Amino acid sequence: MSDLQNISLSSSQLSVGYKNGKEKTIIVENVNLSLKKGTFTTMVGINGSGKSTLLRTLAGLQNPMFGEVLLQNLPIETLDPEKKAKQLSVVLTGQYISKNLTVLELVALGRQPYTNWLGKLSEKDKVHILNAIAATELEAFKNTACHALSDGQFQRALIARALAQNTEVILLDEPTTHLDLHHKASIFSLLKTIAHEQQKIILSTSHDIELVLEISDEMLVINNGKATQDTPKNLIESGVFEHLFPANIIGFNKENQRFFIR
Ligand SMILES: Nc1ncnc2c1ncn2[C@@H]1O[C@H](COP(=O)(O)OP(=O)(O)OP(=O)(O)O)[C@@H](O)[C@H]1O
Repeated sequence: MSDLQNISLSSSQLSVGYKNGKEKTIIVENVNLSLKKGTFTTMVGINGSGKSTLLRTLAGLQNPMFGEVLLQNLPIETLDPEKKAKQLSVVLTGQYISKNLTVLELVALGRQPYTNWLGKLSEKDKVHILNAIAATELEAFKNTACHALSDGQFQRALIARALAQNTEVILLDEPTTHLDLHHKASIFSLLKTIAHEQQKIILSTSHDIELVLEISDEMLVINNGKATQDTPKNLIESGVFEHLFPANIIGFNKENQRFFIR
């Protein structure tokens, strides 16, 4: 398979931002990225650098200020919602979800794009739901209400819902907020395993740069309105992390891949 066929989500001269009346504000400009199958990519950048805005634009949830997002080589806004929901799923923090649902019920929502208008689950839907619950190691919590889950278990349930949706692309906005180091690492390892084993394209934003440097196949670094995509190794060598934070306050040690306070 050629590299081009292997790319399912890409952007061309993409600028993202927001509109206030007629006034456009661009936060990240000229993003030319390509996310490949079987690859776990993370997006990092300082607070307010535009990670969520870029992720939402890549998901087709908000319009580009300029340029375009292509899903399977088609402009994302031209896909009908039902078709798009079978190709791309999004896990957003702060999205309203009734926590009275059980894990099973929440994960079953991932099958909505496939069920008939009565919402009746087929045997195939049930297989996808149970597989997603198994992949996220939530079998023991299948019948537990979401309000009784820990933050880490609930994040896993949201990931399971996206897995049940059975899309090639999964985009996640800060899926490890409020989790401790062990649970952060376990969520990122899980996402990487899923990307590799199920040949999915997974992109997740994160504030844990040191951790995702160790785990990601590729990274997207947002800095001063520009996005750079490469492997962690190449990005470290390029010196991009030395300039991410004010250099007089925070430095980056290339040897041990750690930030330090001056
Ligand atoms: N609709 C909007 N109206 C006004 N400002 C906006 C809007 N959307 C985004 N912004 C601003 O754009 C900038 C980027 O926001 P965004 O949430 O994308 O950054 P982020 O990198 O995800 O931040 P964080 O790491 O803090 O979550 C911020 O300064 C934010 O206040």
